[in-house]
Amino acid sequence: MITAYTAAQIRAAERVAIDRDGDATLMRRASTAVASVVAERLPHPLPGRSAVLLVGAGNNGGDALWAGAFLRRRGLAVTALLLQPDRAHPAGLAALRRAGGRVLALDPGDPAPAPVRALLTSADAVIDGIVGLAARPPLRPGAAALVAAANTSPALKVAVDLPSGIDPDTGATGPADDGDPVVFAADVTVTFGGVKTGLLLAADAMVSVGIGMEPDPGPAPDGTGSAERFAAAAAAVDAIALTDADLRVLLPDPGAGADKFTDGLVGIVAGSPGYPGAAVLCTGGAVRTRPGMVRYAGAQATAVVARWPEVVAAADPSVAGRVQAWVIGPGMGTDAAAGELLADVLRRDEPVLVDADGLTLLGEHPQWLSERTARGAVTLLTPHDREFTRVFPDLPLDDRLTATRTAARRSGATVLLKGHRTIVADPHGTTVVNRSGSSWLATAGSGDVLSGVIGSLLAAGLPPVLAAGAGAFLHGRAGERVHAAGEAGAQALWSHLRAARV
Ligand SMILES: NC(=O)C1=CN([C@@H]2O[C@H](COP(=O)(O)OP(=O)(O)OC[C@H]3O[C@@H](n4cnc5c(N)ncnc54)[C@H](OP(=O)(O)O)[C@@H]3O)[C@@H](O)[C@H]2O)[C@@H](O)CC1
Ligand SMILES: Nc1ncnc2c1ncn2[C@@H]1O[C@H](COP(=O)(O)OP(=O)(O)O)[C@@H](O)[C@H]1O
Ligand SMILES: [K+]
Repeated sequence: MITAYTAAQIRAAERVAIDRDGDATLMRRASTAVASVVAERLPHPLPGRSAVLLVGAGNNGGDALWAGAFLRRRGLAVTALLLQPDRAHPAGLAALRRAGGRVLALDPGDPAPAPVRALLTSADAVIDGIVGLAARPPLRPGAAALVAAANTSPALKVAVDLPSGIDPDTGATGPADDGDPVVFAADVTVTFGGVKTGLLLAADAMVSVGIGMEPDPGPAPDGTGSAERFAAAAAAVDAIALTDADLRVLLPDPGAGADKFTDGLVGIVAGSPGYPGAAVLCTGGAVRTRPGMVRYAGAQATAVVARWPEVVAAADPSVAGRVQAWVIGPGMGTDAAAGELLADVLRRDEPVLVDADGLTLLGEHPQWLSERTARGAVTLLTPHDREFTRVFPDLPLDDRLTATRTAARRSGATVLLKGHRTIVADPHGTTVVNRSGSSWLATAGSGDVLSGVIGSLLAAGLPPVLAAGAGAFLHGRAGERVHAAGEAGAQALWSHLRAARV
């Protein structure tokens, strides 16, 4: 499990560490780590290579200056570009100068003239120390112009603590109506004192370095497969991201005494004459996620059983037999009959995952959800952006994390917002960010497979936030394998779901 923290949580740990060790010690540890990452990733020998530092007025700039001093001692030519020359970190600046680094004061009105752009283009490494923990997006115009110029450089791009331009708490990059937000395009981010939640969303490669100011990670999951312990560990921090090892803990193989009923059955209500494929795709997601048994209840029973003969099919939920969780919505249509079906399933006590057309209907009938919440029934919503907006029209998506958390808190449902980084939040604020996946998942029907996967895990009794998080992780890993195998299309996911559990 990767645990992540708010800026305030990191700051609290930082205060304790500064009192104990002094801020110069912490900065030395942080900047040594940045220099090491740069040195490891550049082609050797290092003498003759060059690094450019983007330096803001805070301690983030101080880290970059000290890292530059260390790199200079290893033979690199180092140039610091100062956005606010009179406020650059004095000790860091002195250290760089002592080491023989070059310093350029930028013109605030035109921070990236042709010579600066040429320097950036020819550098082997660019180190972003413009802003870190203290900043909120969007970047101010001078910083944005410098970052935009740096982003065009082919150099190795290393962000200090955070890529400048993202919100540490949410990964947001600024209001949507502000035009294209500028963010440092880091190849790798070296972060200190714990991963910030915004990084889970907005940074790809990360190196998290302990510098003696780590927040308390809370109770660790004990590796016994207890989902409750796992959920408690997730609830104790601001957000988590799951790993392959977590999946092994959360989705154990069936025990020797298992039978097809042991771990819960999922019932699937999906598909319609207009969208028969959604039923087959969704059911396939469930069949390939766990052994046991899958029930299908809907208009496409013939098509489903033709592709999945192991599925027990019925014409509708009232005659389907017992299940431990329902999935309803993919391709079911939005007419009156579909609405009645949804209302009927939502009246049941088992956990219900609502997806796709089911969400569109829910947007028109919000009371169906509030009635479930009021009587304590578990609901999981899995919208993409447009579906999210139908159900929660007043929640802007320029900050996806806050939107998802607000939706969950307000509705009493667990909400999974799909995207490049899928976010799951439950009504109590426990948050899982999914970091597996491939843009090859952006294909019609891949969400139908996802709801089948998650429904299967919900029926197995995982808490909704972990069923959704583990399902998104597994689906993402399967998507990566589809891509690596040179395959395409949503049904290609089926054959990779089993092997995606490594
Ligand atoms: N304390 C320690 O011992 C340790 C700290 N560490 C390091 O310190 C970092 C935190 O440093 P920090 O608190 O100095 O703030 P930081 O992130 O550099 O930003 C402040 C500057 O940003 C500016 N600015 C703000 N918003 C902006 C915007 N939108 N667009 C553009 N600029 C904007 C703001 O300008 P101002 O408002 O003052 O005019 C000010 O100049 C942390 O991330 C880690 O790297 C580590 O070394 C470990 C030990
Ligand atoms: N650019 C992307 N990178 C990674 N995953 C993506 C990307 N775009 C979409 N996905 C994933 O693909 C799936 C698409 O689901 P959805 O939009 O519901 O598709 P459909 O309705 O066609 O089934 C989701 O799991 C989503 O997270
Ligand atoms: K930075």
